[in-house]
Amino acid sequence: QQHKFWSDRGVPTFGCTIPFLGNALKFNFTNSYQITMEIIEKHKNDPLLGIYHFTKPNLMVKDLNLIQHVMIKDFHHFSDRGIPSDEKNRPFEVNLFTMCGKKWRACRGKFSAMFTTSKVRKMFPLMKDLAKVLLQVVDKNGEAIDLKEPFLQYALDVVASTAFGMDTKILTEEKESEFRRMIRKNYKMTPKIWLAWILFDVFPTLAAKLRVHLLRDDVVSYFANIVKEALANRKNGHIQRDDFLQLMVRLQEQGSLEIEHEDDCDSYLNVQNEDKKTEHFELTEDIMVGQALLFLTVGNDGTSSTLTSICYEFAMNPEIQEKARAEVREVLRSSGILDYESVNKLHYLDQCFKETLRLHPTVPYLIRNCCKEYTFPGTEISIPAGTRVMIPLVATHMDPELYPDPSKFDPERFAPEMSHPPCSFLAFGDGPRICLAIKFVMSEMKCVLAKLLMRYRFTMHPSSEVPLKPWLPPAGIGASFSSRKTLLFNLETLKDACC
Ligand code: HEM
Repeated sequence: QQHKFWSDRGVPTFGCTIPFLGNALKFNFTNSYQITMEIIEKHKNDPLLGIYHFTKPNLMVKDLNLIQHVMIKDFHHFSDRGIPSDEKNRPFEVNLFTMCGKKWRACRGKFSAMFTTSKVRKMFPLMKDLAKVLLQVVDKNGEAIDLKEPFLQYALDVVASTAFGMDTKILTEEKESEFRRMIRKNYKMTPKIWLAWILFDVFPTLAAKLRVHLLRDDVVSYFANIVKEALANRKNGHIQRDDFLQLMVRLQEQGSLEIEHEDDCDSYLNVQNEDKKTEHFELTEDIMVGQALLFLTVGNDGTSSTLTSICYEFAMNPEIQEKARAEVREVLRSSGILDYESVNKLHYLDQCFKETLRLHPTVPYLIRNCCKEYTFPGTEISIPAGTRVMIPLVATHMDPELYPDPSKFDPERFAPEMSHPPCSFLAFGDGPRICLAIKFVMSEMKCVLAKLLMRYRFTMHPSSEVPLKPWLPPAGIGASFSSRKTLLFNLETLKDACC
């Protein structure tokens, strides 16, 4: 009875479902990239596939046309991710990633002001200064180096300085700083946190009763103190900067955020909105801390993983590395300086990043929550509100019909004359919930890579086990569950090195 949900709807299911556990054993004990690819291989011709996480039914949407409906055309049915966030009891876990419905819409509208072209242009000099520091750190006089950690330190220093005006100096600290230690702790999956996720997912009422937390208390209180102190300094006018923290102070001074329209998700989310068209939503200090925690602790792993992946691809494809270097040289020759404008002229480097993110995306699938009963177009398959939908982007990226010879690293796939259907490239997601920081993160990554390309030639150290499986990222959270050994690079200083 527990596992009849999908057969009742005529949807095939994955593998054998164990009573009570469903497919949970496979999903919790296998690398998530590997399991997603295994599912796709086994169910090549099924546009929709049912999965049971314990007794909870999840749906994997594989067909590109249906993916476009979920992500874009019928977004109002799938506007949140269904990640548990309890504003009253666990406010630090509330952030743009976990927020739902109209509160998310109100915050997304305001927070995106942080990542406009003019804001990122202003941040660029800070990114460039830190890229210079990174170059000093990785200069090992020919010794092999694991680039993942310095890239993560760079990403953390960049976000801390550009968004919060903090000089964290993680790159240059001799000893691991408390800040870095707390970030490390935050990424570590412990049995307690793992159990908490399962409880929230499968038994949300019980989890709420038990007041289970998804983040570690020591990590939360460490970052909450830092952010609260920084906020206090801004509020009393001691420090003024045009950054994310200042934006939050301004928003708080306004008293509340206005939510102007009724949202389709409100009924599902039980938001009382019968008689008012305009509501006010107070941006409390705790919610600001939660948001700050997201920026400080989440996206940076993706940045470090992507930078490591592109260095790996350049090392494995020396002629592509040379072409990217020639472009940087040419742009620098004509612009005379590495600034926001010149970095935006590095179109081939952009193509290389896209191709890297296609082959080594930082997550194997995207998540949406069905907020309102939905019937998939062209089928008779309906799902009720509360059903989790998974979009296996790793499979879309490896689909030979979209990307012929998909395992090959070929940046020409993203040349300007090539067109791609909507939702065929999902490394940053798509639709209204697409990554908020694309402009920021691309500038940051292109800045540091342009500098590295002007000084070094990348090759793999013989101890690195290569080639890698195409769809598995060489670094970051996605790779951390695999048995992969550290990737070591050789950085050979160029004769005409500059930057
Ligand atoms: C290479 C680095 C990064 C990659 C590949 C990446 C990718 C993603 C992806 C796949 C999503 C989910 C999109 C969806 O569900 O459709 C996302 C969401 C998000 N990302 Fe990024 N990200 C990166 C870096 C960052 C950084 C550095 C920040 C912040 C400083 C950031 C902020 C966000 C936010 C706030 C969301 C949630 C947006 C919303 O729900 O409205 N990301 N990102």
